[in-house]
Amino acid sequence: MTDRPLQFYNSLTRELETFEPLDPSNVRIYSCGPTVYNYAHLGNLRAYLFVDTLRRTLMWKGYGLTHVMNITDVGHLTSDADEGEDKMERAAEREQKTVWDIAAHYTEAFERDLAGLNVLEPSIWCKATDHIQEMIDFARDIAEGGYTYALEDGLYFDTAKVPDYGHLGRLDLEGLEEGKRVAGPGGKRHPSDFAVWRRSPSDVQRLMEWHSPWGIGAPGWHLECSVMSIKYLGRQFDIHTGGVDHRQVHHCNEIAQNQAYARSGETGARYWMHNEFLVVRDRKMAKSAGGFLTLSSVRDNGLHPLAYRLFALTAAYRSQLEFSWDALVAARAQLRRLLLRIAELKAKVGSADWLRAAGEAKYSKGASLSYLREEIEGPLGEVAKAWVDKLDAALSDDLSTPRALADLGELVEIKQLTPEERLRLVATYDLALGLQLLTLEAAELSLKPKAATIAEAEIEAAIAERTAARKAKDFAAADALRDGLLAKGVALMDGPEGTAWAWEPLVAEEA
Ligand SMILES: Nc1ncnc2c1ncn2[C@@H]1O[C@H](COP(=O)(O)OP(=O)(O)OP(=O)(O)O)[C@@H](O)[C@H]1O
Ligand SMILES: [Zn+2]
Repeated sequence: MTDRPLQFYNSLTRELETFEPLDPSNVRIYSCGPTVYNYAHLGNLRAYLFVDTLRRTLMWKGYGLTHVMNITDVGHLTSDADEGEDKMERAAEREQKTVWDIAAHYTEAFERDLAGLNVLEPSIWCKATDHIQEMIDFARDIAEGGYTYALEDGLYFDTAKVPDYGHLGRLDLEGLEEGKRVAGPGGKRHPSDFAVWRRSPSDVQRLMEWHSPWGIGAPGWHLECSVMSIKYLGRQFDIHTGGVDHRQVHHCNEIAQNQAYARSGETGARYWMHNEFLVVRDRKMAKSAGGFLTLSSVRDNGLHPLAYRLFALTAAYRSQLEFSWDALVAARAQLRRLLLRIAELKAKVGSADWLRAAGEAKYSKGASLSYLREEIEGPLGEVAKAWVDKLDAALSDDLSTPRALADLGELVEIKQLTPEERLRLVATYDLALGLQLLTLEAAELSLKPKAATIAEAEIEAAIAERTAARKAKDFAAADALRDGLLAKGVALMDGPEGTAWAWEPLVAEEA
């Protein structure tokens, strides 16, 4: 077993650090989950693909883990600061449904998206609205500790009361320095102070509200993640994840609350890890902006969700990744080539128990994969073992999936390795990459694009016409027929048994 130290970039120190868990048999991870007011877009899903790579890497390296992910169904305002409306209430009004129906619908859709991408389910899912009592208890505790103050519209956190507020985001704060006090809007003592509890206006009944010592109202968004992470993982845990936008506000505020609750400088998690954005023409993909693409739009264009997974893995999680349909089509082609090569290897190797490895990571959730790796990698010779070491080097280098993918593409072609060795290497690589390489068939990548309206009879007729044209050596006509089908989402494959066809992506939408 390889035991190179695992290096992670910690946003707290802005440095690569060697990962040292509090308890190697149970690495404790918290991820900010989705706000379930709309479908997740591909950028949001990139955040969860990053977490999945993190989890798989830890399990591959022999750690056991507990992964907690929340569902935000209250408290997240349209602006990450304390302005605007609650995203959930706004969606309920827009869709003329209850907040609960909105939450249930988009939570289910989110879970389906994760399953489609082969993302492992968290060990614990938790919903903000199931933890209101704990949030009140926590807020009371920090209020008693003197970290908050009350205003007309709720309870606010005084960011001057914790050491080094905003360190994570490297915030340049006016109003926190001695002698430079600047009040924030709405009577806040400092602009960076934030709502722990928001009181409903006395003449307005909100869709979701609860009684509290600070009046009837709703918890602030930041409160839920402090409360649920500490409840399920303890006051000190290992890793906290989120998109890089959370580094500036949400996570700074979570840390401030955690410190207040601990009455010390303890930040909660020891490693704070943030994924960079998926961008469309230099802009963050976001629900409010254009280019809001979902996993359904990927399918509608005839692309398999796992092509998006592979596309996401082609970039390191800390680099921005530019989305385009062309890039996604190229990722599909890369996955297809890999699957075709793997099919050849499988045909040579025949059936074997270790080939059933693919499901194990999935149903044993946070368990270490050490033993499974022994079974898969045990019989490998020295040359093959060097490829396991390469994977270890890539993953240990802050989860370098681009390197792991490049190595995988290379190793399946190496004649010096036996087919069985190559397939065993695919199996161990895929424990970390999660592309379902041992079970997915290349043919499954061909999905019918929504815009493909051509009838199968028409396809068969065009194929017959093309066969006749080829017989007559009219290659120009044959090529025109093939190109015509391709423009309608149909690809032709000529083989010894004649011409077969399959659906091809047909991109109907602009990115
Ligand atoms: N374009 C993006 N690329 C990568 N991660 C993203 C992107 N946009 C949001 N995220 C991350 O997705 C996760 C879920 O976000 P959430 O459900 O709160 O969406 P949101 O903030 O409402 O989305 P948006 O900002 O796009 O409207 C968070 O960790 C967030 O940082
Ligand atoms: Zn959060």
